[in-house]
Amino acid sequence: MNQHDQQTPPRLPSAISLQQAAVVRSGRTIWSQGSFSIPTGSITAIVGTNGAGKTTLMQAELGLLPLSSGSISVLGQPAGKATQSIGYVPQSYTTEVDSNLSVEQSVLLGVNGTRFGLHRTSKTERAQAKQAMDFTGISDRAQVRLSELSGGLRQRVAIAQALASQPQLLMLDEPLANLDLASQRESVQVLARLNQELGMTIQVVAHDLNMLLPILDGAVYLLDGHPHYARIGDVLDGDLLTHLYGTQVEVVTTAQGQMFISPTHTVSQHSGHHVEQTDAIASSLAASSQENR
Ligand SMILES: Nc1ncnc2c1ncn2[C@@H]1O[C@H](COP(=O)(O)OP(=O)(O)OP(=O)(O)O)[C@@H](O)[C@H]1O
Repeated sequence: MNQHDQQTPPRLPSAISLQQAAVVRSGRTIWSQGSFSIPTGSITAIVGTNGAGKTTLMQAELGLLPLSSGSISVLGQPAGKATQSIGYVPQSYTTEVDSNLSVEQSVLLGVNGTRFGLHRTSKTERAQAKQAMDFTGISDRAQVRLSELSGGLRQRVAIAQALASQPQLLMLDEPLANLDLASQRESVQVLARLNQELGMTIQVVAHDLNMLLPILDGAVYLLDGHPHYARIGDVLDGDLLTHLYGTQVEVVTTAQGQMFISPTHTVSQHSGHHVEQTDAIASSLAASSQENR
């Protein structure tokens, strides 16, 4: 993809900014007092327990949910106004998508929003879809139906669809859920390249931070009913994570300097297969991240 050929607006210091934001759903405050800024060009995780309001936060940023108080600005505009510049991969994409569509048709939805318009799509639109498929490594499957793809490849189609409109900001809701280790790594590497090569700002909801750690700049954590933003080094704190997840969590520094979060009841720092396994994953990811960065 070549975003630099386009007339891009000047970069804002903050891609997303909340001021005293709160959301009420069905009469219940989901979270409140959200005041933070996410830097342009960063990769940020949104973390918190089930039901803490991670998806709600993304929906509010997208302007799909009204705030009960405060404000959110995204790419310098009020939430919901910059949708043309945002790519969104919802949590349910892989289960809800029409599996009769071909990969190319699905990706074209991200360009022109219609599954029936294949013959009416312009050369430029098809070129955009092709670039998105090239970037996510699925061009060779352009004519394959989604029903014939593995979950990992479908996830890459979902990312390609979100990329097809050449967004400045990419939001993904649990993109690694239900993927095997190799597919998770591939998805993480795609995100790293989007950030490094295209300067894309990325926000990603994740339950398990481990896979994403090598590429994260920061995290929004939903703690005690309030969203907070911090740089990733400050989030990787055993006490904070233990409070956040409501279960004992520790941060492990591997030989490569890569940090890892592990429930202490399953992991011992001194012995145990589990530590060796996670170390191996962390170091190989760190290596691939270094190659990419
Ligand atoms: N359409 C809705 N109407 C009313 N309440 C809702 C709706 N969708 C979600 N909620 C509630 O809002 C709260 C936050 O939900 P949300 O899906 O944002 O949490 P989450 O952190 O993304 O959870 P998970 O990790 O389980 O995906 C939950 O208590 C949920 O029950």
